[in-house]
Amino acid sequence: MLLLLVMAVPFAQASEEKPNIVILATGGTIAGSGASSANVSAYQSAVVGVDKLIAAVPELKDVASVRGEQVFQIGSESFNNERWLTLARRVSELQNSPDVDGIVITHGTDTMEETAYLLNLTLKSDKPVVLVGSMRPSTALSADGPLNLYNAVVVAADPKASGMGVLVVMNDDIHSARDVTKSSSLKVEAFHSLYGPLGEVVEGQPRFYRAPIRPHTTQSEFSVDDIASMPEVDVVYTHGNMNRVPMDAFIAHGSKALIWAGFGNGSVPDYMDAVLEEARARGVFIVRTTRTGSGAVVRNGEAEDDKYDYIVVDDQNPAKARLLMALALTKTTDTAKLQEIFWKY
Ligand SMILES: NC(=O)CC[C@H](N)C(=O)O
Repeated sequence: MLLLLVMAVPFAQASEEKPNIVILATGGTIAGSGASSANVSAYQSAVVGVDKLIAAVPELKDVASVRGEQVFQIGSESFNNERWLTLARRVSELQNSPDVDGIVITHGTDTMEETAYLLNLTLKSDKPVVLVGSMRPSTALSADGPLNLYNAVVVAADPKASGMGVLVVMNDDIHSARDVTKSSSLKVEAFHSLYGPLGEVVEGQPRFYRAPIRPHTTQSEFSVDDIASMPEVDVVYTHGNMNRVPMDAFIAHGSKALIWAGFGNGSVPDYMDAVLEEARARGVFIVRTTRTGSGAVVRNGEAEDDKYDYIVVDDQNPAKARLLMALALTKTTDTAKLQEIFWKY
C-alpha cells in the first residue's frame, strides 16, 4: 500500500509538467521486422505500428507526455509530393495546437533528408520538429531504433531545440535538415552533415554547439499553407556515355525544371551541351548540381550559365535541389530570382 502511494505521487506530478510530444509515425526500418534477430539488413520495413514503437521505450514517459499517430506505414522511398504535403499539413496543424510542444516523426532513412528539408523550408513555427529512424529493424540484435526514438523525444521536448529548424536525430547526433545526408546504405552511423552536426545527445541531454544560419521555417518565404501542389521537377543523373533519352522523356512528361546531377562541379559532356541548351530554349529550367555527394557548384565554372540561362545550386544535393526548385517555382519563373533562392537557402 505504501509502495503504491510512493510510486503514484511522483508520476502524477511529473505527467502534469512534462512537455506534450506527438509522435507521427510514417514507417521505415524503425518500424521494421526481420525473420530472426540476426537479420540486420534483410527484413520487412514499415510493419510495426506507432503504439508498439512507443511501448518499446517506456523511458519516454520520464521525458514527455507522448502520444502517437500513424500518418503512413510506408518505406520512405515511397514518399512523393502528395504524401509529403499531407505530412507537412499534419505537422503544421499540430504545431498550431496549443497543447502540442514538439513533434517527432518516425521515418524511413532513405528519404529522411528530403522530408526534413521540405519541412524545414515550409513549416511556420518554432516548435521543435525532429525526424528519426533506424538502420536496423526493431527485431534485430542491437536494434538502434529505441535509443534513437528516445533521443529524438529528448530533443523535441527541450526548449533549446526551438527555432533550430527541422532536425534529424540519428545515432546520438543532432543534424540540421539542410545539411544532413544519408551516406551509407547499411551502417548505423549513416547520417552525416558536411559541416558537422549541430550537436549531440549525451546521457539523455541535448547539447547544441552550433545553429543553422540559412533561413528556415518562420524565416523562409515558403509556407505549407500556400502550396496546393508542387510542379514537376526531375533529376537527370550523369554518367559516361549517357544519352538524351531521360531528358527528352521528362520534358515530354511535363517537367518544368531538370536538376542536372552533374559530374564533378556540375560539368556537361560536349555531346550533351546542345541537349541542355535546347531544353532551356523550350522553357525548361536547368539547375546544375553535383553527383559527388558534397561541395558547391560554381556559376559559370563548368558551363556558361549566364549565356544559356542556367541556374546552379549552392551545395544542395540533387534531391534537395529538386525540392527547393519545386518550391521556388511556386514563387517565380525569373531565372535571376530562382538563382537567388539557391544562394539563400
Ligand atoms: N533504414 C531504413 O529506414 C531503410 C528502410 C526503407 N527503405 C525506408 O527508407 O523506409
